[in-house]
Amino acid sequence: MSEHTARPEDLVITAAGEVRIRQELTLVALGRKPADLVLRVGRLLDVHTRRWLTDQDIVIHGRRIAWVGPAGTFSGTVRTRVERPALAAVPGFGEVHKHIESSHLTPEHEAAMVLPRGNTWTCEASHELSNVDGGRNLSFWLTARRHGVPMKIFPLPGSAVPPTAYESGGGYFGYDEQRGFLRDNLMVPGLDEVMDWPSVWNPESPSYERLWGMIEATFEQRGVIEGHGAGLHDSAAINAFAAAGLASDHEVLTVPELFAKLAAGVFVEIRPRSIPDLVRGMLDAGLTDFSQVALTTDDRSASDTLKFGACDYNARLAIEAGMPVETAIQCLTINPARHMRLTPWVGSIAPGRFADIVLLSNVESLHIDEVWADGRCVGRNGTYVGEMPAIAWPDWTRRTVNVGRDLAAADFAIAAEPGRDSMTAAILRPFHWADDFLTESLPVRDGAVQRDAARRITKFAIVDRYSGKGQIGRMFWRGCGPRTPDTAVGCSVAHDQHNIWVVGSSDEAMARVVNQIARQQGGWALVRDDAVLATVRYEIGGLMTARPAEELDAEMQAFYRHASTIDWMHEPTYSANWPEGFPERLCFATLTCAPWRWVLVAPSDRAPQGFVNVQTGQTHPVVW
Ligand SMILES: Nc1ncnc2[nH]cnc12
Ligand SMILES: [Mn+2]
Repeated sequence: MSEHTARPEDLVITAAGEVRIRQELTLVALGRKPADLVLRVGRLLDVHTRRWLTDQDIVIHGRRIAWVGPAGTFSGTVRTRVERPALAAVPGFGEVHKHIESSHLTPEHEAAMVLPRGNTWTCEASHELSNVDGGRNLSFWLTARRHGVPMKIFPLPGSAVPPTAYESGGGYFGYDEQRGFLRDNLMVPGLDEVMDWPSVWNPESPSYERLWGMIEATFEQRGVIEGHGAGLHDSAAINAFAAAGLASDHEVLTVPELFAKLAAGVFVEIRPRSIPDLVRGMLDAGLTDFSQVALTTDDRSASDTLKFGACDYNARLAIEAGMPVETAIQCLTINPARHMRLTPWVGSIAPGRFADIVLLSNVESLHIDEVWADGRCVGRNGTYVGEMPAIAWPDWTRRTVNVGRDLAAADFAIAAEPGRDSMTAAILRPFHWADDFLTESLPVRDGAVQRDAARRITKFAIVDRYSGKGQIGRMFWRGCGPRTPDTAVGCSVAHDQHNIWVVGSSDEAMARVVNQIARQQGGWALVRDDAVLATVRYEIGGLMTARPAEELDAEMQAFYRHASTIDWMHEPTYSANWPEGFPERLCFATLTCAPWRWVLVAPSDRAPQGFVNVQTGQTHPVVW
């Protein structure tokens, strides 16, 4: 039996387990018990003092570090010696805010993808799966760890469950749920991003009580309250955001906003799109204390991770923008660990912590030779060499798409008033972050309001995949979707409620897309000429697949090739991240958090046609 299997309690952290493990580590550090292994490194970055220490021994026992110090000065005995004199050791990199669901891989395959890239721990922002199955969310995120996967996942239950009071699905979190999550599990650091800003400030908001109930439960159990401050740039909003107790923001876009939020005591988590500008801005402003700054991913597909990297890519972007490599490493290790109050376990190469170590042959270029996690080498030159348990994901994870019936073209028709030859239609554009209310006059034919490709107007729908009633919110959108006739694309990743979204040039094609996604229990479907052209399977939760990253990537690349044969409509919008071509980003165009206003959701009591302004609660017909 390996020394690791002898200590199963050191997988999911518990207080009692900590006591047993640390009592033993204490004796090992004193040389009173033999250690498993010593890893000798050429130099080691002490992220607490930002100093390089030369020729160091890291004494490892089980999955933890027992002792660190100058090579050859440990008083105890070790069973195994490993020498890496040419390599520099830095702590395992951490993600302070990542939706692993956005890799679309189950946790064991996420771990195999990101561990060789230095990422040994992740704070999982889990409102995604929580909105599919809130009650089983936590057990899902701890399953891979319980099977011995060496990556630490710290799940943060989502505040956005449901994202707004106009939506509903597989999860509903309030005070009681959050209190239970924090009470029952030391791996839960706090509350995932508070995003429904009107429900934070406005006592009249229907979600006000639920949201503040989660905040109260988090305060009660000393958890961290993560924020999401998109669109909150003015002084009043920033002060109100901080006053509410929202402790971080990962949506910062400009340097003035960054300094205002830092000064308000907000921990700033910078995402790749913003790293170049914000890092240069901080350096130009002469910032010297980066302790309230982290680099993080938020969302990145498996394909993009394989192409660019994991959090190592984030660090390289910061280094290219001028950030000293030691500071970039602190922004991936001790800074996020301290913010999340996880420093006893991760964030530094120090006694008591998990033995998570990234070994670099070139520090400036962050060239990763080896990655150690839980006290053993799991990554070598970019390849995962750790354990890959076969996890039989439970049936419930494979049965989360419940439309309740096969849809037909008629389900997507938007009826006109009798006798009308045209109707006024409300129009949405992807990422439409403004108060203006767009309308267009559209022709009527056969009793139904029609699209108009000449004006880039097509039909967009959200299909309820939870209740079994197959409720459909449908309306006209502009500047997205296929111009190619009889074509539609859709996906069961529709942030953050994760119903099915579908956009198409014909009602028949839209119905076929949804029926295909239901048949495969989640993922992408592309239909042209009423035939399924391509699919990608996300069979777990309708968000992820239990396959290796490379296999998913191959399927996604084939999908992209088919999608490239379609004529996609496009017009620039409020998001800088809205490129021409295949509209993959429509998975995020269904968000209902700050800074959205008018949105389309699946019909609910509070939004009968699904068309609602989430800032005011106002609803409106889609045609009139
Ligand atoms: N970037 C984002 N903004 C809001 N909600 C999200 N859910 C996942 N990623 C998100
Ligand atoms: Mn997020």
